[in-house]
Amino acid sequence: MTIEVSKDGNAALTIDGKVQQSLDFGTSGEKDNFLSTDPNSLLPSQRSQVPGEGGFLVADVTSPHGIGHRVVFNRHLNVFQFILLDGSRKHTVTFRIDELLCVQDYSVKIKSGVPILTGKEPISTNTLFFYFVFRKDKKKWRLKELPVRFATPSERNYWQSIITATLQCIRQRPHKLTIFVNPFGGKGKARHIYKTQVEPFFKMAGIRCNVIETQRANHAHDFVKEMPQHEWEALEGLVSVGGDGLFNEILSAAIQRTQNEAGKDINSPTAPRLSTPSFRFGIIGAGSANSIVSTVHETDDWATAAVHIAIGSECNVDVCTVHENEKLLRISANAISYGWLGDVLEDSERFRWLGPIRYQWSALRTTIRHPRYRGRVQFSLVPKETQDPKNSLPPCVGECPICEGKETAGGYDFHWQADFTHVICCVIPTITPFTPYGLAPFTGIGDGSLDLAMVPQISRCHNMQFMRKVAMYGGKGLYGLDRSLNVFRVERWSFQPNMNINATPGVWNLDGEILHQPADAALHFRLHPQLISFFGRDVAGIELAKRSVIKRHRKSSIVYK
Ligand SMILES: Nc1ncnc2c1ncn2[C@@H]1O[C@H](COP(=O)(O)OP(=O)(O)OP(=O)(O)O)[C@@H](O)[C@H]1O
Repeated sequence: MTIEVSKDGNAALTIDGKVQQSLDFGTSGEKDNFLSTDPNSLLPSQRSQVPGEGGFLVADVTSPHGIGHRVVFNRHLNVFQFILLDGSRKHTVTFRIDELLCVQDYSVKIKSGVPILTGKEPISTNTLFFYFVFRKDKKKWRLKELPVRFATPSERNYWQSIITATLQCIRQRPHKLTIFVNPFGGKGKARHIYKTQVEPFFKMAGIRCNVIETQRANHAHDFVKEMPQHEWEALEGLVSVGGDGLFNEILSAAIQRTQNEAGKDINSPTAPRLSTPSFRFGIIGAGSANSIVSTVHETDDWATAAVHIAIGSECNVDVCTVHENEKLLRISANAISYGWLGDVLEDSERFRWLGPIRYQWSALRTTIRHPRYRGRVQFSLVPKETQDPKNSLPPCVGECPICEGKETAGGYDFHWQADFTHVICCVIPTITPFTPYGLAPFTGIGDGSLDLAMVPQISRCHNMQFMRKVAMYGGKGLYGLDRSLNVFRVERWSFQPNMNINATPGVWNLDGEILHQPADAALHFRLHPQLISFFGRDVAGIELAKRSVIKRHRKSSIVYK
């Protein structure tokens, strides 16, 4: 089937050379609008990211209310244009193919933008149902239906097959996913969340899902590490339905296996660049903190995360490896902190039975205890950091072996020995229920830098104020209020506790999990810029479409739906 557009603006719809329908494009100016191959004819927000194959599909259709429309599938630009033909005025709405989840010959019930599949939906004879995803508000994404009635069933079927084939060829769209569900994560609702808020999107997008319910801690980790080779090589995406802990298991296993197979030494903190896994990662936030998913999507909304996985959104995320000498200890894609925050996490583990309130309880207990940790932080800046630590860092406290020339700097450019209340490193901005505006002042999701904040020992009261301000204004806001904060953008850093002063070496809070600091060794942290690809949209690139001013004069259920 082809659409032939003649010079005088008329087009004919043909199947196998037989003319099915003649289309009148009116004035040639209108024709140019709808059949343009120039991306500049569209607003930036209407331009598809998917390269087109060329050609047009054009059909005159009706809405469910019998109002005439023309639908144009511009395969040069990979956009759909729905044009209201009401005789007096013509209005158009444009959708990109990237926003199209699927087309179906049956309607699906949609409740609050989330599909509800019963499996008993009746097939329609002439109608094609377009399911577009859209940004409902600043943060949440939802699904909407656009029913279009064609003149004949064969025309409808033809459109459906062409569009479905085009969708299947989009490189970003996953066809098969391996999904881990932690039935005990968060409030224990992960299974229900997956069934009701996530699976319907994947089913509609035609994604085949291998769903594994984790039976124990480290189940997902072992599964990924021991997956048969042919399955590993065919992987398109690993999705965790749980909290940050479950995601970290999957991430660690996948990165380690990728390096093993590529012959890279992940244990060395100075090894050359690591290999990027060939598949993407996704999270449905069904844990208690859901920090990573909240940071990537700015919300832990389940449907939003499911939408981005289903349409194959893609963003690259930085990862940090943690080493003790030449041994890899952990992998982090979120936040690493030592001092007060580490102690709060360790203490809170003893009060799990209290539920989420345990964090406030442990924060109170730790504040009363008022720990201080002497140690030495060493770091190297990323090239884009303009602040010189030598100008802002106070002198080292106590006997510093580097200042005294007894030890070398070990490859780091700067060091500071002090009594700390906090040493916090953010790999990504780190949005949590306690830091809704993000913990990090500068770093992005995949900007190739770690934010390293060093807070020397402060009083109990000052610490409470500090935590309150971080919660109220975020790291960025706090830095705006207090420029004396020791925050630097770094690519590598290390921490060595001073055991002459500290009775115990303290613990790390690594992505919400505890990591013990060895008494006699430094931990080294190394950034791997954009090491993984994530099912998440680069939020900076998306503008909310302005609402149509003519919405008040609603004439069409398609164009103004
Ligand atoms: N079936 C299971 N039984 C016990 N533990 C499990 C099971 N499945 C996974 N786990 C472990 O539970 C830990 C925590 O799970 P998860 O991260 O999903 O939830 P959470 O702790 O409530 O959320 P968050 O990490 O966001 O605070 C994971 O590190 C994982 O190893």
